[in-house]
Amino acid sequence: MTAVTVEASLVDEPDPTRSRFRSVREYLRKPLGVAAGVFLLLVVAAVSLAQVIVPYPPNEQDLGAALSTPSADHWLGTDRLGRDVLSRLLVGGQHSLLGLAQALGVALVLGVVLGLCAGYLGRVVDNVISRATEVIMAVPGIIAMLMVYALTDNNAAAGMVTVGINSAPTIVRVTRSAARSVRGEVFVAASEVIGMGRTKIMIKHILPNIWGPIIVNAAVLAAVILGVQGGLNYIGLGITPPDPSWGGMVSDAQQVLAQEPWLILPSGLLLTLVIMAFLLVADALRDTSSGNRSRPTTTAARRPDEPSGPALPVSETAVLSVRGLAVTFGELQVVKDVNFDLAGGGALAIVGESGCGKSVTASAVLGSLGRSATVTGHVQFDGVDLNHAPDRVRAAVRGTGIAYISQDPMVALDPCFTVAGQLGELVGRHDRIRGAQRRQRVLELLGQVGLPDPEDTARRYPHQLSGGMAQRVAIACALAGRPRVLVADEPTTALDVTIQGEILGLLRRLQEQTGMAIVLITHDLGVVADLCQSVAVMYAGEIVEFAEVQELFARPRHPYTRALLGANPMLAPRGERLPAIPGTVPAPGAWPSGCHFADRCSYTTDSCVSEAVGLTQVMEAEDHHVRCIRQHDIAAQLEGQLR
Ligand SMILES: Nc1ncnc2c1ncn2[C@@H]1O[C@H](COP(=O)(O)OP(=O)(O)OP(=O)(O)O)[C@@H](O)[C@H]1O
Repeated sequence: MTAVTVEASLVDEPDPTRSRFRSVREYLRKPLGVAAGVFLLLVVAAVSLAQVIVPYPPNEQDLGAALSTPSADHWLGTDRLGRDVLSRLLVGGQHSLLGLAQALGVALVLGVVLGLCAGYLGRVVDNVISRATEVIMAVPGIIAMLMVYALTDNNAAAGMVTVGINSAPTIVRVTRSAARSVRGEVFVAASEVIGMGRTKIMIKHILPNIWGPIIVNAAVLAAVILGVQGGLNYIGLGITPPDPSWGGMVSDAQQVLAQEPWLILPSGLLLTLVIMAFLLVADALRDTSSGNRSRPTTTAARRPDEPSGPALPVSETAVLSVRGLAVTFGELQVVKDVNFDLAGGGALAIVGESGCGKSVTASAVLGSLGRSATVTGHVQFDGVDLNHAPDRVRAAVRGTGIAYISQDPMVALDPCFTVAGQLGELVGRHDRIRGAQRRQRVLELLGQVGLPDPEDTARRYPHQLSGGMAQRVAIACALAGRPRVLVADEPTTALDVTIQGEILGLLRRLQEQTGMAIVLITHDLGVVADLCQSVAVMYAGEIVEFAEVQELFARPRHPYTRALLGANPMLAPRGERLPAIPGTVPAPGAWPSGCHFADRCSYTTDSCVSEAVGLTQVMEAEDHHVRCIRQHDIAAQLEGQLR
């Protein structure tokens, strides 16, 4: 299954440390990038201090000294009206850089906000924003700017805002695609599943992870905007003569090119160098931010479009009742007709080989499948059918009602934040406490999951945790909302054997202490007996047998359950060769028309493959159900053998 840890992530302090220091160190190793950055800083500093350091007022004319070349009085010479070029260059730089800041600011704010929404909020928002950006891109920029200058009496700020709007689509696209790649991250899914608001997720979890490509593109855009601005000023738009601007100074110099070619150099060269410096900075940033995350999408909580229908009768003692649950991706059905009850405070195992649909079932219960999935059926929790409930109801259940831990806790924890940050956010959200109280609860939770030094663990980042510690932290995150149900998806698979036992022991202890019910997804029937009271055996998208653990182990009715038990090293007789189940689980789309296990079953007859097989109750045991039309024959045959 895709590893999704609900009740993880969520944070309150940005990462000031390792990865950013590493990026800075990497940047400092690029001489061209460093030189360009230093040059830009010097230009900005000089331009900012222009009023203080310029030798002459920028518009002061001295016709007697017109068109002079560099001298002690005029370091960069004078223009055709005898104005000091250096003074005009520095003061003109203020106009140029202010305009750049205005245009870039507008492009970044618009681009990042819209890009985040398009990349994260779903298809409809994405379509609307994508169409809108296409429209903006289709409008010829120069015409829009000419119109704005005409309508605003050549207002420089209005022109640069227009340039910013015109440039925003570039940032929208970059942000959108980066956000799309991050929105499938498990820590984002985890935040969704606990019901964190979308705006908060975008700001706290998506944006910090996609700043790299945005900054790189902002640097490139700065160069482009400076070029455009230079062009506009060159033709007299924006900054009106006699006020200086870099583009305007190029234009002035061009008019006297034949008389004094030198004059083109200061403004032309400075504009070119500043543009080049922005491009070099972008290049260096691109190299250092190449490690920015960009992993494939996995999950995003989504409600199916299926119309709401009446739920089948559910058990009165069950905290969670699943009825007729089915999942399709496009045309491909991967899970069908899943029914089970989870008693309050009980533990249910879902077992089966890889690819049987265990994880998809769990994600469907949680409502954390991607938008490509259609989930039908009923997931009754606390009197509410979660599969048909409004988003706010589902959000309220997540974390406090149902929490989730996965097989890979590392990917569920946001790498940017410390354990204290992530857990503290959850505690604050659930208990509405702050400061020392919040910290106290964080330490209490870390202690509750058996971490020997909670203070030390709280200070660590996810990459500083071992697998077992990370899983304990993930469990602590899950416990923060005091959930009534914990879905644990193969919580020990990624851990070594000694730690596996510890984590299972911890789950058992927590279940006893807190009364929380557990759905344990596992391949391993051995751990089932240890922790669970009932068990659902899944095969090729269906539950093929459901019973109490003792009953299932004593009287397995489905040939697949028997084969699974027979192939389990913990349960097999000592000294005998372990029997393997021949063949493999058929992939969704290749299920046989009748019994899904027919191809691998030694009891198969023609009637097994002629029509779909339903789950029926085993006569002698009320809570024992099996999906096999030959269950009685098999039971009788085995009884005969035993006699
Ligand atoms: N997004 C998806 N699109 C299409 N098919 C999918 C998708 N996610 C899962 N599946 C398919 O659904 C089936 C069930 O997958 P699932 O992950 O639930 O199996 P599993 O029993 O949990 O296996 P494992 O123990 O290896 O995690 C698999 O055949 C898988 O390829």
